[in-house]
Amino acid sequence: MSTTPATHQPLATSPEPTAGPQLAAQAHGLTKVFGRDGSGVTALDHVDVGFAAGRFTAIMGPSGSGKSTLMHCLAGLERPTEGRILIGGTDATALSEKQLTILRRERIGFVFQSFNLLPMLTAEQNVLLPLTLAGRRADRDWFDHVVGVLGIGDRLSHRPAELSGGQQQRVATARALVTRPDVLFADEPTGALDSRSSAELLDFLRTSVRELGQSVVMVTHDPRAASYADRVVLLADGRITDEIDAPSEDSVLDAMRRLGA
Ligand SMILES: Nc1ncnc2c1ncn2[C@@H]1O[C@H](COP(=O)(O)OP(=O)(O)OP(=O)(O)O)[C@@H](O)[C@H]1O
Repeated sequence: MSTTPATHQPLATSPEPTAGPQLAAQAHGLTKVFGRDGSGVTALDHVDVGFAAGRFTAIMGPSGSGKSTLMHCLAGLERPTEGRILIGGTDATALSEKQLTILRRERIGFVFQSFNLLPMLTAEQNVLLPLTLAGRRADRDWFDHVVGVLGIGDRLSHRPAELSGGQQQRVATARALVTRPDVLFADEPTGALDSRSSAELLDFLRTSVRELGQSVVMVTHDPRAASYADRVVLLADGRITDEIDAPSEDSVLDAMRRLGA
């Protein structure tokens, strides 16, 4: 993780008016340069983007366009070089490392391509881990609901090695949702799954938005995965170049072709 100090303005002195729908996450003038002395790679170049609460947004773009960097900055895993990130109404770029850790733990959920489950813990212990670490009790009704919708109720006593890839990813998704985060970030969550497990996970993500009011932001290379989203944001060379509302697989493919991807 980068420890580069962020250039930021405290939210208290510069609130950004946000008209329209409530936003779960926003980037303002977000720039990320890797390396030093101006000779580094500009992964993000003054990106302004908002992700509506209660919506499912996909981020797409050619390899190296900055998708993962955008998601890592939004999720507080990477400090921006310049610009601001807001999670709900909180300016994440104005927080200390300790405050950022608490924000990540309590208000942000992550799902990665590699499931990142702890092998010695059961599925249930993995799901409850963020609450255990925070010293918080589980809301049993919510836990049962998430586990039920994800269809892992009969796998809770198993360890990750005893689960299929699809089941492991559903455990990782339940872990990301158990804290009821303001926003769930998913970086290529179906990258390691077969097509059936992918469809099941994407269905669940869409259900969690429609029925649980969750806000989801997902990076994907796959136009079919992106077609599950309400909106697709396209990146090229570290800039937002296009977006599609109510995407279909074909409209996403066309947009990707226009980008030369
Ligand atoms: N830690 C790093 N150090 C140096 N350069 C980096 C680092 N992380 C990313 N980059 C560079 O930043 C640019 C954007 O990378 P990023 O991983 O965000 O792209 P991406 O769109 O997610 O790519 P992919 O689809 O291939 O995963 C690339 O040129 C990449 O090489």
